[in-house]
Amino acid sequence: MTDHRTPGDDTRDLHAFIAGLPKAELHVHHVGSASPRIVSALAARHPDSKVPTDPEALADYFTFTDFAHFIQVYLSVVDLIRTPEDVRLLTYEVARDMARQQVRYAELTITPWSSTRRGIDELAFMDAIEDARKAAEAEFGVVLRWCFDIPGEAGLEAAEETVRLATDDRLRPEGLVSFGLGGPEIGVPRPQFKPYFDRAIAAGLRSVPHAGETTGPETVWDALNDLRAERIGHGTSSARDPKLLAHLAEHRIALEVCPTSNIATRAVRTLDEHPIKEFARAGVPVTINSDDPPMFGTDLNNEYAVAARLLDLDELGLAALAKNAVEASFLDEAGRTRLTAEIDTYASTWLAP
Ligand SMILES: O=C(O)c1cccc(C(=O)CC[C@H]2O[C@@H](n3cnc4c(=O)[nH]cnc43)[C@H](O)[C@@H]2O)c1
Ligand SMILES: [Zn+2]
Repeated sequence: MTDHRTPGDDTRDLHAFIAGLPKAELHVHHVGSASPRIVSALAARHPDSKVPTDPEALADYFTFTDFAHFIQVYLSVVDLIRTPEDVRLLTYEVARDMARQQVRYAELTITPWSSTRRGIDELAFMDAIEDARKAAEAEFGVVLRWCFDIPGEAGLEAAEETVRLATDDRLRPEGLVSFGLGGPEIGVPRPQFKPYFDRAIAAGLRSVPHAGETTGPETVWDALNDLRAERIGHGTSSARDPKLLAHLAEHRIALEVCPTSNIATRAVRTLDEHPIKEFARAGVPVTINSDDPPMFGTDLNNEYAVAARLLDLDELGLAALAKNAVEASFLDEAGRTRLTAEIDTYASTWLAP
């Protein structure tokens, strides 16, 4: 193998390394993963939609003034998904895009309530995601698992419906592994969702709420204490609380860090001000994720490149980051061992003289 470490070539080399690195993604939203290609396909099915299909106009449309604006635009894309066939197409095509980035495993956050309240039959919805999951694994080699999240701002009725969809034996899809909480945090206290998380956890689901994305570290404490979070979506404001950082590090509670998302929604001002360095310095397990990649003009490979710059990582550092995601995933033990070994083999082959 050639020496990829030619002086002056470092950045290009790292990008090539990242492009081929086998990866797991733990924080990525279903509808938020609809690329311009997928949006166009859905819009062609529903020409009355107000979502632009031309990539340039779409880039403009996906420029957000704040988090509330982001959610408003997000819901206009949700409105494009109207039939079980739309659900299947979205899921299958998202997996195709993941495979192109060497994503081997992804936990995709789905908000089933948003689809069932728009009239999609609940059983047909579950069949559509499961059918796409099986096809994605067979055809693209991407293993998908689901996290069903409560859209917090929609209140307790949506929470009740989400936990029902996640725990009813006649509906619960085979690929479902976790239970989450998304949407705006301001004015949506986490503790009110405790009974719903208790039920989901009792049914064997893992707890992965968003917290500390747009509110302070107290929200992360609430997610840990009331919702029994095993990982935290974003957790950005944890950096403001040294005791919290120590707790996350001690209990190996991973943060699902999504750097570009935090800039796009204006949760963080600039990438250089992103607290990822503080997380790493405190020993908190950091995982790298893309959240809603096309909406934020990014993809998982770019997020790894951003992390490499912010954390000053070389190839082995990047491989360690990829392994953090595997370790923090809800993949079974055999799958974790296999994917970790694949990452190690890839890195050692790349670095071999
Ligand atoms: O579907 C509806 O009609 C509806 C009505 C009221 C409120 C909501 C929501 O709050 C939906 C939020 C939606 O946003 C997703 N999402 C995507 N990225 C993020 C993120 O970075 N932080 C929080 N939420 C995010 C989330 O999964 C929900 O689907 C919906
Ligand atoms: Zn998210």
